[in-house]
Amino acid sequence: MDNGLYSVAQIRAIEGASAQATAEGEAGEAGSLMRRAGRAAANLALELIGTAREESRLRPVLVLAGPGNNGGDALELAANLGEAGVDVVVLHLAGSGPSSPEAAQALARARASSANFADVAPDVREWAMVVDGLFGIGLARPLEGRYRELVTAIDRLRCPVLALDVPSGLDADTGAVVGPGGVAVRATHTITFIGDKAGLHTGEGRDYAGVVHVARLGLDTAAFEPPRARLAGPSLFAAHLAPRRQNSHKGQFGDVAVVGGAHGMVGAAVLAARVALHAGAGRVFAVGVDAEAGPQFDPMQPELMFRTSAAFDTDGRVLVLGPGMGDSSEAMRVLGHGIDGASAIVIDADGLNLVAASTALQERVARRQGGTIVTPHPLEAARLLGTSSAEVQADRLGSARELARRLQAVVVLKGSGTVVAQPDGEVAVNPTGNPGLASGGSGDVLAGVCGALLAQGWPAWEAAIGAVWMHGAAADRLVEEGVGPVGMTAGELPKAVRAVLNGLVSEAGANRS
Ligand SMILES: NC(=O)C1=CN([C@@H]2O[C@H](COP(=O)(O)OP(=O)(O)OC[C@H]3O[C@@H](n4cnc5c(N)ncnc54)[C@H](O)[C@@H]3O)[C@@H](O)[C@H]2O)[C@@H](O)CC1
Ligand SMILES: Nc1ncnc2c1ncn2[C@@H]1O[C@H](COP(=O)(O)OP(=O)(O)O)[C@@H](O)[C@H]1O
Ligand SMILES: [K+]
Repeated sequence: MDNGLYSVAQIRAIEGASAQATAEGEAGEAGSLMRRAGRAAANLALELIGTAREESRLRPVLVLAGPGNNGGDALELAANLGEAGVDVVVLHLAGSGPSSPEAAQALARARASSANFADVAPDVREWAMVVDGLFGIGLARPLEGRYRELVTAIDRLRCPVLALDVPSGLDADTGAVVGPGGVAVRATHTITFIGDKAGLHTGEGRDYAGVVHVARLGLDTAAFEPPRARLAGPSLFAAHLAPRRQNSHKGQFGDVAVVGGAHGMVGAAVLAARVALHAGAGRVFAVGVDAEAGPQFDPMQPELMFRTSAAFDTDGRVLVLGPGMGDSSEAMRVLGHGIDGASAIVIDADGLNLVAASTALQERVARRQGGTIVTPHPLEAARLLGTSSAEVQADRLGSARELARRLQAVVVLKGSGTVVAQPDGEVAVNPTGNPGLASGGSGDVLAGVCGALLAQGWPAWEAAIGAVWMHGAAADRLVEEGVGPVGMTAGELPKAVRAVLNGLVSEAGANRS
């Protein structure tokens, strides 16, 4: 399965090579890429309309065709839908310049079909579907004027919206709406061509793209330079999902010490520690930096061992440094000691803010030998990069890569479509999770899962991807069970994470036997 996320530049290069091969007479699938794109999109549209209620099949489909080749795809789709007997209305917004030969052919085919061309969108309240073929990867500036009005009008409709290649107005590389002050089509489905694109899965992308379908148009992307980004999934960490041997003991599954829990913030460390147990760590310590603060015992999770940092030996233990740690001198001491030590570490929350405030600490992180995962949300990433969270969000992949390069660590840039980046620029974008996670404490839970997987011997890259994927999948599972997204609490995640992890382990075991 190709889980690659291709940049716009890569898609253009693949397109160019394919056009060259066709020109040189190499056999490929019949028809130009645009013909194939239009056909694939029409088939998906028919499928989606077919599954809608019976009466909606009789309603017309509105096709919006823009001035470039994305518009050409839309015109091909219109011709195909017309041939299939669907009532189609086309709104074609031709540009001032000449269109490509393929787009001109598509226009001729659509005009010759039963599709009706209109100058303004007819006042039909109930469309079976709207197809967005205004702009694709050629979008160069924010949508204005007539385009903007159309996008705003589509937003008010209550029917399926199928975007071709990319929802118009969205940047396919970054997942940001092209601005300043831009708008984008909010699609229920996107059919994207040749290869999947990161911008459909991160930042604003998940809200605008809806369900993403990939139509490869008969091209073999394996023949091209592999993409530097992929969609995260269990295949990226399956090698570490080992079923446990009968003859196991707790020493084999590692110690996790969650260091944090300053006065008033003990809950953060307790949440991370609880989930570390549920994600399979052998022994878990909650280590407070404030001798005066916090419990000695967790009545809900009596398996946890409580210690204070001044009297705790961190050697040989995976450290989760930061949940509720504050910025006291003891917090700074234990953080520095952990960074200089040989154990694998996770730096989160207050730990990240302390690192952001000290270039010397950043250099010490970059020099570490043991595995290092840092888990910033966009504001923490902005502090570490010396920029704003808006800048981070404008290019989530670029920001995560830059931070990973500077810190020589695996970076987990959190948020919708979490981005996991390696120092060499390799990236995974996570498709699981939902807004039920947007409440206090869920980041502490993620840090705890990272720690537990590191303690079980997973390398930092796989541990980060696995933790992020399972954390999101746990939240999705809770939503399926009616727990959220509204009102889901971080404390409900540990048992769901355990269920997801055991499901994956037993699947992996079944595949091996
Ligand atoms: N060339 C190919 O081989 C293929 C291209 N395909 C389609 O072609 C698309 C790319 O086509 P194009 O490169 O023509 O790009 P688009 O169709 O996305 O748009 C380009 C046109 O829009 C104008 N434009 C850009 N931003 C604008 C704005 N905000 N307001 C007004 N005008 C604006 C540009 O000046 C240009 O005329 C892909 O997304 C895909 O849908 C597919 O058919 C697959 C194969
Ligand atoms: N809308 C969302 N969709 C998917 N995941 C989300 C969403 N909002 C938050 N999350 C996830 O929830 C966690 C929140 O972490 P963080 O912002 O550090 O919260 P906290 O400070 O409460 O621990 C991260 O893993 C983040 O990716
Ligand atoms: K589009």
